[in-house]
Amino acid sequence: MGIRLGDNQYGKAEVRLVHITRDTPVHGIKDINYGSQLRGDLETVHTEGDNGTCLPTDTQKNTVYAKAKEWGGVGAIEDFALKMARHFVDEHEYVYGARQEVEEYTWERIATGEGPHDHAFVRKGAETRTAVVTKDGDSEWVVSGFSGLTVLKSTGSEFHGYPKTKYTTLAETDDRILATDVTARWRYIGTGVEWDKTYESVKALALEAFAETHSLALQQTLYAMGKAVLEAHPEIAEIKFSMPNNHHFLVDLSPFGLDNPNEVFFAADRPYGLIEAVVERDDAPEAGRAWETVPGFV
Ligand SMILES: O=c1[nH]c(=O)c2[nH]c(=O)[nH]c2[nH]1
Repeated sequence: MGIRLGDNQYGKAEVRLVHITRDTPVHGIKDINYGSQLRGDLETVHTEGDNGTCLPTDTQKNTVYAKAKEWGGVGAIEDFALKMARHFVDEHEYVYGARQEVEEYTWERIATGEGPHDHAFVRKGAETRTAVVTKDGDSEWVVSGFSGLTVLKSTGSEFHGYPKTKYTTLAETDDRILATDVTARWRYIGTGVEWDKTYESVKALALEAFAETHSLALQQTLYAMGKAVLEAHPEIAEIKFSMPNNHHFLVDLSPFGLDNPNEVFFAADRPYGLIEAVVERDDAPEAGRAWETVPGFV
């Protein structure tokens, strides 16, 4: 009985790359999840552990980041994947074929009073709208909210001045990407509310505050978002936010002789900071049973 190696391919899956075009104050964003799979002269890699023809998956990942810089961005994902496939096959005689897969997450500019924002974006696609109604005898409470409102600022965010301990490695920064998926829930005072209109307004106010706040901490941005909502809506007693800090790490391209002035980022998915707070009116009526069984909040 003979045993042989069948079809095979290998590579790096889910290379999360965010490219910011920042030649002018009006930034552009390209956000992709890239998968590189190569086929080639891989028989003895499998049968003998001879890696002489095994372009490491780590190199494939680095190549994706480096090419995004060298090519001045990602462009159409079809073009990017084609050029990557050709690069891998043309440059390495032991690579015969490539399967390159790209998912693109699309963003649009946050609308503000002065028009579309230069460097603040919201992920395309609807957030999930939520409502929890509680009734106890004659008392009624309505808590509305949303989750999955994903936003990003490509500049206008700093983080420094925090205490340092012997375990601190985080570098202070005066220019970073700030990104989060906003979950919010707010408690109404009373029930005579134009629900749809108010929902849209709360969302717009939160988005505009995210865009317009020059952020020194995600906590500060959260507070500004809540304050904007409460100032415009006296019928809302309090608003609670849960906001992950979706870290974007600058990719070190210096080993490849490339600079990276805040253009090419690795979008990490975990671990992430998690920032949660309530912004409330100091004269708000008691919450009663409004928050009972509403999960996951401070
Ligand atoms: O906006 C931030 N708030 C934090 O509390 C924090 N902690 C951290 O490591 N990075 C950040 N960023």
